[in-house]
Amino acid sequence: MADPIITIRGLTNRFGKTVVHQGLDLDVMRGEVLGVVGASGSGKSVLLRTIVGLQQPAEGSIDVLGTDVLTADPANLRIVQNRWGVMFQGGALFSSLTVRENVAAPMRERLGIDAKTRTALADLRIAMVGLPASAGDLSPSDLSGGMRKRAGLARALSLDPEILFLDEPTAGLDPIGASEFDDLITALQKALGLTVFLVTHDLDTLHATCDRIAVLAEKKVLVTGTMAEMLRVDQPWVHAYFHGPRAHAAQPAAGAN
Ligand SMILES: Nc1ncnc2c1ncn2[C@@H]1O[C@H](COP(=O)(O)OP(=O)(O)OP(=O)(O)O)[C@@H](O)[C@H]1O
Repeated sequence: MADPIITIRGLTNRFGKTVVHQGLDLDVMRGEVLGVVGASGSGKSVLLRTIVGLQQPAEGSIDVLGTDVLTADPANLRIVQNRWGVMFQGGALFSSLTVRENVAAPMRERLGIDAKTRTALADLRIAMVGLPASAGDLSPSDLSGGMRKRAGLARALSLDPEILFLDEPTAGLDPIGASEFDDLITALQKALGLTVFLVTHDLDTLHATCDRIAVLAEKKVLVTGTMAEMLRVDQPWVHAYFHGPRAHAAQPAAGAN
């Protein structure tokens, strides 16, 4: 696990006078599930969006899979972009396309894969995330919230990525659905050897899926470590988060890890 797959150095993000990140450093190791936590507004989503190129930072460097994604030429950037998948909150599916078409869309747009192969590969992804085969013909609006999340995950897996970015994957799911989704992420991560960058508020998800946790506070990654290490961090927000009433509710799972 000593091999960084993402290396971020000196990252600064600003919106007008609001400084979200200042001199942020972070390494994500190959094959790990890294949970990114922090108070609301601490910049978790902005960090994810910056890594995948949806947000241009003011300063800093971001190396993903050996490519500096902030300075790479468009051809090289496309190659590295094809090696990751992103699942946004709510799934971010195209409402005018079926689930199968949504999952196949990156294959058409990015790799020019023919229609028959796209269909076969999309159906495979749909099965991998535990959706019934019949879901492929449905519109995203016909799906329950949990199924829509799975469809969003299937699309993130469209190009058989090495890195999976997940933005609050269990938000809005009931506890059983959330726990099933945690299990799915863990199973897929192991089966596919994925590196997972997971933004979450969900303490159960942190316990169930994450090898390491990175805490965003004070405009940077304040601390990284295992759940056991987080429990020993003597910083007010980190202590309150990992020792608060909700943390205690999630605690038995920690004991099992
Ligand atoms: N496009 C934007 N324009 C201006 N400000 C923005 C923009 N995107 C994010 N921000 C600001 O950046 C800060 C960090 O936002 P971000 O969504 O990353 O927080 P977060 O940690 O993911 O929060 P939450 O846990 O509530 O989702 C917030 O103050 C937000 O208002």
